[in-house]
Amino acid sequence: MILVVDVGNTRIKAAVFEGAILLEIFVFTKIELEKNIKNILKKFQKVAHLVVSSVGDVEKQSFLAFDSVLNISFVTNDDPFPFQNKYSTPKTLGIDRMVLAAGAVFQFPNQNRLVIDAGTCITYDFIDDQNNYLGGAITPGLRLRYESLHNNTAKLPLLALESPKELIGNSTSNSIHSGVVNGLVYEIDGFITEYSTRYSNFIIILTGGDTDFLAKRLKNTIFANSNFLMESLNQTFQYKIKND
Ligand SMILES: Nc1ncnc2c1ncn2[C@@H]1O[C@H](COP(=O)(O)OP(=O)(O)O)[C@@H](O)[C@H]1O
Ligand SMILES: CC(C)(COP(=O)(O)O)[C@@H](O)C(=O)NCCC(=O)O
Ligand SMILES: [K+]
Repeated sequence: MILVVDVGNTRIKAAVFEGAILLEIFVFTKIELEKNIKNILKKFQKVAHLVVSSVGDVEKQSFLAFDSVLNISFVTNDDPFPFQNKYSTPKTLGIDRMVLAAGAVFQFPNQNRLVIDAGTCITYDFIDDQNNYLGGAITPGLRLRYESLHNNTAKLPLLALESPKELIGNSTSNSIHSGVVNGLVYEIDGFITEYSTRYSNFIIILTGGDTDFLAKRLKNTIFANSNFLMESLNQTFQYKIKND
C-alpha cells in the first residue's frame, strides 16, 4: 500500500493506493500534516511507502516522525519521467507539473494532451504525441484572483467564490464575480482555442481544487478528474521503481 502526498500552495492532498486502486482521499493544511498522516497510517496499517510531491514549503524534515516506520521518497525533477523535457529551464519546472505530464502520458498514450490544473495557480501543460513536454502557462487561480483584487485596492471587498448571475455585473460584487469567474472561463476556453490552431487534435484533462466548479462552465469537452495528480503520483512512483 502506498500513501501519496501532494503538497500544493493552498492545501495538502493525500491518497492511499492499493496497486492502481484509490482507497481514500484526505485534504488538510500544513499545520495539520503530522496529525493527519498519523491518523491515515493508523487506519491503513499496510502502508509501506510514502511518496511526496511538494511545490509548497513542506520539506523532508516535516515527515521525520515517520522515517523509522515508512519508506519515504520525495519526487524530484531528476527522477525518471516518461517524456522528453523541452522546457528551457527544466530545473525550475514545478514538480507537480512534471507529475501531471507523466500522468497524461500514462493515462492517454500516443496523443497530444493539454493538462489544466486549477489550484492556487492555473497551470497549463502540453505534451505532444511524441511524448515531448513543451511547457504551457501559469496564471492566478480563482481564489488568488479574488484575493489580489482585495489586497491591492482600497475599495474592493474580499468575496467568496460565487457563480456570476450576469455577464454585465451591475454592482461591485457582481462585477468582481463576473470578472473573476467569467474571466477565468474565457481564459481557459481561449487557451484551448489557440492550442487548436496549432494542434488539430488533443485531449484536455482538467484537475485541481476548482475542477468541478469550472468543468461545467467550459465550452470544450474535457476529462475532469480532481484526483488526476494523485493518480499520476502513484503511477510516477511505480515508473521510478521500474526504471531506477
Ligand atoms: N476548502 C477549500 N479550501 C481552500 N480552497 C478550496 C477549498 N475548496 C475548493 N477550493 C478551491 O481550490 C483552489 C485551490 O486548489 P488546490 O488544488 O487545493 O490548490 P493547491 O494544489 O495549489 O494547493 C482554490 O482556488 C479554491 O477556489
Ligand atoms: C506554478 C506553481 C506555483 C503551481 O503551484 P500550485 O498552484 O499547484 O500550488 C508550481 O508548479 C511551481 O512552483 N512551479 C515552478 C515554476 C514553473 O513551473 O516553471
Ligand atoms: K496548479
